[in-house]
Amino acid sequence: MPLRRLSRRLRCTRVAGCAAGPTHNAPVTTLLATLIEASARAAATRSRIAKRDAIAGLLREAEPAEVGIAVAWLAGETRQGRIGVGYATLAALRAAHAAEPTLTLVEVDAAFERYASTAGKGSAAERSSLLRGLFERATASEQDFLVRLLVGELRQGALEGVMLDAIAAASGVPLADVRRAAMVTGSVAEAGRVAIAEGAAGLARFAVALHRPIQPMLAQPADGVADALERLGTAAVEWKVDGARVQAHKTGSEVRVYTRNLNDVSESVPEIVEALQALPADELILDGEAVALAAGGAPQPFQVTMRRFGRKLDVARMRAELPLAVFFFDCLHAGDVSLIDRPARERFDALAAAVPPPLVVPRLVTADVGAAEDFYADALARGHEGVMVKALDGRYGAGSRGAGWLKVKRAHTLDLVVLAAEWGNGRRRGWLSNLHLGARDPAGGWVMLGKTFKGMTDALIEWQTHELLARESGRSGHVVHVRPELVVEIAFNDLQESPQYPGGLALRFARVKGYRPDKRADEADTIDTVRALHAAQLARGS
Ligand SMILES: Nc1ncnc2c1ncn2[C@@H]1O[C@H](COP(=O)(O)OP(=O)(O)OP(=O)(O)O)[C@@H](O)[C@H]1O
Repeated sequence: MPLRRLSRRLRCTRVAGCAAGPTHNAPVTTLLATLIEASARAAATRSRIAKRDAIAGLLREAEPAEVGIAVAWLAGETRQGRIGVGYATLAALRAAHAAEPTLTLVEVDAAFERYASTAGKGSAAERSSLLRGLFERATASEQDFLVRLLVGELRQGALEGVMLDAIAAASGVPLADVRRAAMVTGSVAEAGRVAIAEGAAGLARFAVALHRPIQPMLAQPADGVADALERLGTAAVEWKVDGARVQAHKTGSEVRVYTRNLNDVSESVPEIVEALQALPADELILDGEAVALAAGGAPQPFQVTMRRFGRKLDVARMRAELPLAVFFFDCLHAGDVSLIDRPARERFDALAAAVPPPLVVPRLVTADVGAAEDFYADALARGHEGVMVKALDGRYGAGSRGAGWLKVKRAHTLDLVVLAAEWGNGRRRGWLSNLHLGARDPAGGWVMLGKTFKGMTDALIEWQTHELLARESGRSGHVVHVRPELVVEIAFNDLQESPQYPGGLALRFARVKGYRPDKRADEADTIDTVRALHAAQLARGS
């Protein structure tokens, strides 16, 4: 019997059971097996429409209470965040399995919830019996799915676009409304739940709101200033400051500052809070970059700036040692007006009206390549990473890598994910050293691009050994495979064609610039970006 029909049948049985007894008071019965089947159908096709339809079919079938669970799992995440159960523990649970699928989404989610909230003395036994109970009731393919979900192997931010389409299709709500809700709540699962349960009227409550951070807009790479201006015409050219993204919300003297991942770091950055409190504007949402400056005013390296973030103790001492400067470059809300749908030039005007020049990033509006090149050279000479070139008529594409923001940097760098690491030799014996690096495949999974053990200090090697071992998912010979979670910034000279690597491309002279604790793996650079860089390299004849 097809699983979908089985799921309907179970639902009826449960509803009947519901009337008979007090134990089931909600008919929430989509089977885990149904979700696995839909997920497999979505993965098996390259057609975006077929992917959307596979997911939309499941969401239509699901009860409102199940939609948030289904969306989260299809994106490879649990609703409880990282549950922290190791691969070895899970592998040991796979001895016995059920013959028939009976597990429902709600039951499994409830088990995760209990697991995540069981802590403290004696919790280990309780946790392991919870998992054992769950695994004994799962079929072999369900066990396989659960393991991959729990160790993070299914995580695929790339599905987000398809998921939004599927939610729109399943709920009949316009795609733009679903996207807006996902961006404002920072959660596609939450947008899906509300769209399906309450429709467009429910989503209307997700207007941009003060003190509720929204996903920041991100940039695409350009192959130089000339390339960027050719693509955008007259554009704003700004310093690309290599610090930490900050989104500041102000209502009167109440100021909160959020990171790129929407964490509230207000306590760690009092100088930014004070600078905004001093402004006369009553309501503001600003987007910018904070950076620690050295005595002469040159920017400190990214890793140094990061020492100020997430720090709750000793803030006063750190502030004296490593004062932060902030450069705002966008204004998303001013007075009672939301500006995210307004063209960039209007947002720049609102920024200039609300914030004094020292707090605004230096910017040149031009179509002239020579003038833009001079501005770029000056930014580099001052120690900045490069420039951002921005379309003047672009909207603020929250949460997306918009074509209206192009970044131009001197060195080629990519943010890649560590897939595995090899035990070192000689001085590095006993430490994990040579990293296997992968780019994100938008269709799911990772494409290995090379290895490197260069550019790392002893302290970094020690740190990464601990972090990687904590993410171990298996071993082969001297290679430790890890869950693809850590993002590392890699500098390299160029890309070469290589039949040895799965994407046909390999990095030349790759070296580690530093880890990117502020980025999740689903924000790492994609293989498409790497291919575009390679194509640009070929076009330059290098
Ligand atoms: N003037 C600016 N306008 C926009 N973003 C800026 C600016 N200066 C610095 N930035 C930073 O650059 C980032 C945009 O580049 P991108 O979207 O590629 O993120 P990223 O991957 O962190 O960039 P990178 O790794 O190249 O620093 C922003 O998130 C922001 O932190």
